[in-house]
This record gives sequence, C-alpha cells and structure tokens, in this order.
Amino acid sequence: MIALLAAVPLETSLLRRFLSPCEVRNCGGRELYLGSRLGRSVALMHCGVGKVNAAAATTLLLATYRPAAVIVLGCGGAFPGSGLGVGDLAVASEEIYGDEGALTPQGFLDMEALGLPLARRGTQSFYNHYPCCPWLLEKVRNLFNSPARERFAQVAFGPFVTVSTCSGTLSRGEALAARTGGLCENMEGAAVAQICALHDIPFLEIRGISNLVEDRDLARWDLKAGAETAQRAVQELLNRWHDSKESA
Ligand SMILES: O=C(O)c1cccc(C(=O)CC[C@H]2O[C@@H](n3cnc4c(=O)[nH]cnc43)[C@H](O)[C@@H]2O)c1
Repeated sequence: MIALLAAVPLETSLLRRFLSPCEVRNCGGRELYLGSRLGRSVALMHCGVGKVNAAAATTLLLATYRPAAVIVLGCGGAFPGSGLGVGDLAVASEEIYGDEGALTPQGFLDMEALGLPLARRGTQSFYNHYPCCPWLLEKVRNLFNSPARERFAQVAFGPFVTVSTCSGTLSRGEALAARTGGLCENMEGAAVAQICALHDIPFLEIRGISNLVEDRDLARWDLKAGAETAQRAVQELLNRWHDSKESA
C-alpha cells in the first residue's frame, strides 16, 4: 500500500476523484479513503494542519496499515531566492524542522547543537534533519526526465522547512532560507518524516507553491493552484509507479 497524507481536503479533491471508487473507512476518528491504482492499493488521509496533527495521523496510519511508502502532498510557501513561483512544483530532498532549537543572543541553535535528539532508532539519533527516501526520489526524478515534465511550469528538488509559525514577513523568509538552504516552508512535513524515520518507512514529500514567503498579502496566494500542482504530480507518480524499481 502507498499512503498519501495531506493537511486539508482542498489538497486532495483531484486525487479523491482519481482514486474513485474509494472505500471510506474510519481510521481512529479520521476518514481514510481506500482506493487503488494499477493494481496497487492507495490510502489517502487528511491529517489536519500542523505538526501534532501530522504526527498523530502518521502514527495511526503506520500502526494500522504499515504502508510501503508515505507521500505527503499539499501547498507550500516558496522562500525568497528559491526561483519558485505560485503554481510551481517542489519535491523535498529532506525535511528540516525550522523552529526546534533555541534562540540565543548568538543566533539560532538547532537540536544537534543543543545535544538533544528528537528521535532515536537503534544507534541512530535524529535532530532537525530527515532525508527523503532515495528510491522514491529516484522515481520522481525519472518521472521528470520524461514527457510528463512538460506538464509542469517549473520543478525544483531541495530541502523543505517545517514551521509552527507561518513566515509572514520577507525578512523571516530570508533568514530561514539562509539558515536552512530550504526551497519552501510548510507546517507538517518534518513531523511525518520523523515518524516515518522512527518506523523505517520510506518517506517522500511533494508540494505545489501556493504563495511566496514575503510580507503577508493573501491576495497573492493561490491555495487551489498549489494544491492542484501537487496532486497532478502525485497522479503522474502513481500512474508510472511500475516504471522504476521500488527499493534501494
Ligand atoms: O492566513 C495565513 O497567514 C496562513 C498561514 C499559513 C497557512 C495558511 C493556509 O491556509 C495553508 C495551510 C496549509 O498550507 C501549507 N502552507 C502553504 N503556504 C505556507 C506557508 O507560507 N507557510 C507555512 N505553511 C504553508 C501548510 O502546510 C498548511 O497545511 C494560511
């Protein structure tokens, strides 16, 4: 099974149609849409906005179904200097917690600098950084080396940053981009990546840009365009899943 996770229903309207007919199940109080594509079962769940909702939903999903892969999709805000615009596509190479750490007179110290792991698996400690699964990334790269590439305005691969407070000023966006090297920010990804790392489940994240991280101006946001871009990319990926291998 492939599990798809998005914060809100706006981010999955096309996919629910694409997967229909779907069985709708209750999974710990959340609606879970169970469908299939090319003979492979696909589960889609809305986790709600933010890290706690994302971690709770992921834990539930992994405990109930233990999927072969978890793919987060949705909207994101592009950092200044990323070269991304509204409607473009971003694929995460890794997820980074942008806020977890300490703000000191000398600057921001992340969890590694504080010597406080957020998660441990065997001898491995996880701090602010969570890599995406290499073979899933390879599948997406193959996809965008094909004619499917022409159906997307711009596609960028790079780090994503998860925040608790949406960056509604240009200066905050510039500072986060400089500190992390991130392409864009969101409010769920790192939490899902952390739970997947704990359970050794392959993780991938694909977002469509709904807004630029700048001085907040909602008139310039287009959540629908961002959501559609991400969903179209996930559809392409599911349609071409068998074209490339499924492990490291
Ligand atoms: O009205 C606002 O200022 C506002 C702030 C953050 C998010 C929203 C949303 O309605 C989107 C929620 C959803 O989308 C992701 N997202 C999209 N753009 C950003 C962003 O610039 N910074 C952080 N998250 C963003 C996020 O993952 C949420 O799930 C409205």
